[in-house]
Amino acid sequence: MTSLELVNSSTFTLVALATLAWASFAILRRALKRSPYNGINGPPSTSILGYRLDVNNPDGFHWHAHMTENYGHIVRLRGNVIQDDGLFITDPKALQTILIREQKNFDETDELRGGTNVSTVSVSGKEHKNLRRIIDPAVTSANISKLFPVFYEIGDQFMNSIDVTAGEGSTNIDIIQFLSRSTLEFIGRGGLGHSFRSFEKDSAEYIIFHSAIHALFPTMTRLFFIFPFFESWRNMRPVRLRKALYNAIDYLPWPSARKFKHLIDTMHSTYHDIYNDKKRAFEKGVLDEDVKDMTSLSFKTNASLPESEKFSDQLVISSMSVLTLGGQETTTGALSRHILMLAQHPEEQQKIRDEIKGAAEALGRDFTYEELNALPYLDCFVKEVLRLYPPVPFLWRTTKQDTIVPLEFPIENLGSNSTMDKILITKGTTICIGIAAANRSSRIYGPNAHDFKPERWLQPDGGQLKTYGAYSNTYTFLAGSRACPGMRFAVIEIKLILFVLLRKYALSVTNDEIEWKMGGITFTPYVKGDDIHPCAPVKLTRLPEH
Ligand code: HEM
Repeated sequence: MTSLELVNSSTFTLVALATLAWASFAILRRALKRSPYNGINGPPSTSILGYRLDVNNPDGFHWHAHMTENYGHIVRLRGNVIQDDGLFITDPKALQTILIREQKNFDETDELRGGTNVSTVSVSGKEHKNLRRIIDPAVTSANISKLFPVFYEIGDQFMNSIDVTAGEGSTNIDIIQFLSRSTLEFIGRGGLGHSFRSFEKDSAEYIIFHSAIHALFPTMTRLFFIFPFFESWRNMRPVRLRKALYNAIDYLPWPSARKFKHLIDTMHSTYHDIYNDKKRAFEKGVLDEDVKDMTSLSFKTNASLPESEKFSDQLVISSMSVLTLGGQETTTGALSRHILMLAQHPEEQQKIRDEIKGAAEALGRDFTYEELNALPYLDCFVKEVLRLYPPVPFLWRTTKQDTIVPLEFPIENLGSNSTMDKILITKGTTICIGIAAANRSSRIYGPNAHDFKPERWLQPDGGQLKTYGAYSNTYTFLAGSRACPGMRFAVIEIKLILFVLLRKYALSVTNDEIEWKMGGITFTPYVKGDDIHPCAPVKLTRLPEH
C-alpha cells in the first residue's frame, strides 16, 4: 500500500467512525428525550423515515385537506429515532403568532433556506427586507393597472394560439401548454421586463428556460437532505474556493446534483443577460421614462438611494430569480385548476360568461384592471377555487426560540385529560403550516367547508370566522411579512385568462381521468397513467359570434 493509499484508508475509517458515533448519539438522545407534544393528537406515521414523507406525498392532498376534522387545528407529527416530533398547524390565532406577531421566532427551515439560497439569495433579515423593497413596487395595484395593456397583449397571444389549435367546432386540447407560456410571459414582461417569445413556434428561449423552471423544484426535492449544508457553503470564503466547490459538482457521480447545478446555471445566465442589457440601456438613458417592470423600476429606485443603501447587482438578479420561481409554476397550476373547474361546473361557467358579456356591453370598450377585478361573480369563483385548491398546499417553518402560542380553538391534552388554550412551541420544532387544511376548516368556513360554493364570498370573509390570511380570509397566499407579494398579479392573470377564454369558448370535460400531484412546492395535473408529462385536457367548443 502506498503512503497516499494509507492516508486515504485511515481518513475513510475516521470519517466512518465519526459518522457512526454521531448517529448513535443522535439515536440515544432521541430515545431518551420526551417529546413536548406527547399529549397532542396526530396521525400515525406511515414511514420509518418520519412525517416528511406523509406531508410531501405527491398523492397526499386528501391527507392535508381532511387534517382539521380528523385531528384538529394543532396536530402532532410523529418523529422517529433521529427526528423530533413536529407540529401541523392550522389554528388561526396560532398562525397569527407564527406568521405575523412573532414571525422572527419562526424562520424558514434550513432545507428551504439552503435550497433557495443557491438559486436566489439569503432570504431572512435585512436581505429579505431589501428583496421586498425591490419586488413590492412592481406588484402594487397601481403598477399592475399601468401594466394592464401588456396583460391584454398576452391574453391576445394566448387566444391566437388557442384558436390555431382549436379550430371552429369542438376540440380536446391540453390547455396547460398554453397556460405555462402565458404565465412565463406575464412574469417575463411584467416582472423582468423581457419577453421569452413564449408564443413563437419552437422558441428555443422559451423551451430552455421553461424546462429549467419546471424541473427545478422536483430536482430540489430529491436533494433536500443536503440543503442545510448549502447555507455554510454560501458563507464560505474565499469566494474562489466556494466557486471551485460549486464547479466540482459537474464531476460528482450524482445525476440529481449535476442536474440541479445545470438548471441553476441555465436560469442565472438568462437573468444576468437580461439584467446587463437593461442596465446598459438605463445607463445610456434609453430606457423608457415610464418603466413598469421590476428590473427597470429597481434601477430608478437605486438612482435615488444614497450610496450606502443601494441595491447590489446580485440582489436585483436574485429578485428576478425569486419572482420567477414564485410566480410561474404556481400560477400555471392555479390557472389549470380554474379551467378544469369551469369545465366541471357549466352553470357557474355560464354565470361568469353572462356577467362578463353584460359588463363589457355596458362599457363598450375593454375592461380596465380595476373593472375586471371588480366583476363580482368572477371574483367569487376565483376566491373559492383558490380556497379549496391552494396551489401551495403547505409550508415549513422552524422555531428559533421557545414561544407560547395562544389558540383560537383549545385542544385536548390526551396525556393529562385537560384542555389547552395555548401551547409552548419549543426551539428547534419543525412546523408545517397547513394551508390546504386551514382553508377547509369547518370551524372557519362552516359545515360546508369542503363544498364548492362560490356564493359564500358574497358575504364578507366567506361568511364565518375571520382569519389573518392575506387573501380574502384564506391562507392561499400566506400572511404577514412573507405573504406572497405577487398575489394581486396572480389573481388578475387568472381573471384575464378566464375572461378572454370564456367569451369565445364553452369549456367541458373530456373522458380523461385527471390526477393532481404535489411536487416541489405546487400542484400539477396529469392524465392517469402518465405522471411524467403535465396535462390539463379540456374540450373547447367555439361559441357563435354575436
Ligand atoms: C396563484 C398563484 C400563487 C400562489 C398560490 C402563491 C403563493 C405564495 C406563497 C404561499 C408564498 C409564501 C412562501 C413562503 O413563505 O415560503 C409566496 C411567496 C412568493 N411569491 Fe407567490 N404565489 C403565487 C403567484 C405569484 C406570482 C404571480 C408572483 C410574482 C409576480 C409571486 C411571487 C412571490 C414571491 C417573490 C414570493 C417570496 C416572497 C418573500 O420571500 O417574501 N407569486 N407565494
